[in-house]
Amino acid sequence: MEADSESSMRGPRPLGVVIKLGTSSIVDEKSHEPLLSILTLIVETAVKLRKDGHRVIIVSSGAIGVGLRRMDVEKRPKHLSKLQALAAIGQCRLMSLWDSLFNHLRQPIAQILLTRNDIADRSRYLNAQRTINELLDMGVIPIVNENDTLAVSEIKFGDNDTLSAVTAAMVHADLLFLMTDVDCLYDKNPRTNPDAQPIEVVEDISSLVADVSTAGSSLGTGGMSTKIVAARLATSAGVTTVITKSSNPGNIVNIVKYIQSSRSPGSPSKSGSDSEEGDTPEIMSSSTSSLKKPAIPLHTRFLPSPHPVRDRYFWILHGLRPHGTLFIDTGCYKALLNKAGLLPVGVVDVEGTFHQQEAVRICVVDKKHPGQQPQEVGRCLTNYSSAEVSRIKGKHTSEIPGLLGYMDSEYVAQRESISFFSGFHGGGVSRPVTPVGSGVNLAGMVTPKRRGAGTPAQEERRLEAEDKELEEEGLVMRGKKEEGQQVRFVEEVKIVGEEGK
Ligand SMILES: Nc1ncnc2c1ncn2[C@@H]1O[C@H](COP(=O)(O)OP(=O)(O)O)[C@@H](O)[C@H]1O
Ligand SMILES: N[C@@H](CCC(=O)OP(=O)(O)O)C(=O)O
Repeated sequence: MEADSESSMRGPRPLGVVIKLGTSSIVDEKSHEPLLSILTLIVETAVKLRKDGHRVIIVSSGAIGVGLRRMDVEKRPKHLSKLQALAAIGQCRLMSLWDSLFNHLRQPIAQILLTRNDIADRSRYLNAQRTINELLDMGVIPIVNENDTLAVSEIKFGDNDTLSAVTAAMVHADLLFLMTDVDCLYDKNPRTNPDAQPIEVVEDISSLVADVSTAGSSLGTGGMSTKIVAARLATSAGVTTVITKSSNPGNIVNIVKYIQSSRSPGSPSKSGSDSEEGDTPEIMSSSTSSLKKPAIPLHTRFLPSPHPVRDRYFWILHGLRPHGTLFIDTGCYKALLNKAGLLPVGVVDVEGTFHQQEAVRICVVDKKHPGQQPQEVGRCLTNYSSAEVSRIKGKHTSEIPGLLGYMDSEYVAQRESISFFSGFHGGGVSRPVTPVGSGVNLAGMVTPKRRGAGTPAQEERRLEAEDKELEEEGLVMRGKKEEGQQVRFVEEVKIVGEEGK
């Protein structure tokens, strides 16, 4: 998400900003009438950000809500086909509403409708990325929603919070605003708990404790829990994520300015890096701290991971549904952390049925502690099917031709096709590994179509070349973080109320 170069000459670096509006911000919960004042203010805000040189994407829910009003349906139906029909009716009205409002300010917009399938297929993912970046280059504001009419449950994002996080990660945005009907994340639902305390800065999402178990508005699908999942996903990709109230969109401009000023050289910051903007004199930065004197509007800000996972590595972790599990020993794990590919000799066991180039979980088995549960540390794309891995597991590479009658690759997975959760890496991994708990991945996402042509290695090279091309074309906001980074281990997020689900 490359910001306007002209403006970057003038002042602080412009930012890539994704604004997600939930149904509760777009239509009235009871009457389903569009909340015109909020929409107008959002339009003014987005145009203001554009004029300041920022690149703006809106992720807009509301198709079903607008469809309800259009057809005078009182309650959100439960049947999928009815919801899909209402979404089809509502989406075009929603877009015409956005278009007419933006048109008053001569701001062109574009509609992008996505399903998980589009993300799971690597070339479609890259095409979506290219198109969105092209639109941003043209000064257009893309308006993204889930393609509800086509998306059946297994290819559904299900909530636009997740969709907005994936979109923000895809385009390397700096900021994701999750606009909703509450000021910020509280330690419990403020609708039912008047004593709920605001949580203003979340430095480390793994230490966040908040009760998000209660549902939100009657039209919204996600509630607060999907916003936390979205924040976890986006921050793992280096995107600062903000939860704030949609009825005062002017907050967005103030928060962007605040973050921009704390990122600019010379501004107070903990480490001098551009991703640590929480430790300024005005703000007490801890997982659950409150502002004494708020210098900026009330909001919750989730700080980005210092070791972001982007591009192909993000896609391997969060774009694909795993089809099985490879259990590896600790020696193999150490080798992977030292940049090695996954050799069959390190595989202890295999579970599930998968084909070549499908995504699988990587779980480490500690043979010294047989009682210990294997731990999922990452995901990879395999060069061999589950049946093939079953035959070559624990064996030396030289034995592969004898066991299979052929050898497509000496590796079960190439190093470039392995991406780690909860990261640590041994300093040699070419790109940082992810510090994301396993609960964050987009469960239910479908795998890409298997490519008939080319060996895994050829396919690998083709995809890498595509990524490189994108970067060279300047279609992404920032370069990848490179070698030699330390990645610390991050535990599973504890969200009160999610246990046992
Ligand atoms: N810990 C919490 N902090 C803030 N809001 C919460 C919390 N737990 C539940 N909620 C509910 O989440 C709602 C926002 O979610 P939702 O209605 O799905 O919004 P949207 O339609 O904007 O996505 C709030 O109105 C609030 O009632
Ligand atoms: N895609 C759906 C919205 C789904 C959704 O996530 O809604 P919300 O929880 O209100 O952000 C629609 O346009 O109605």
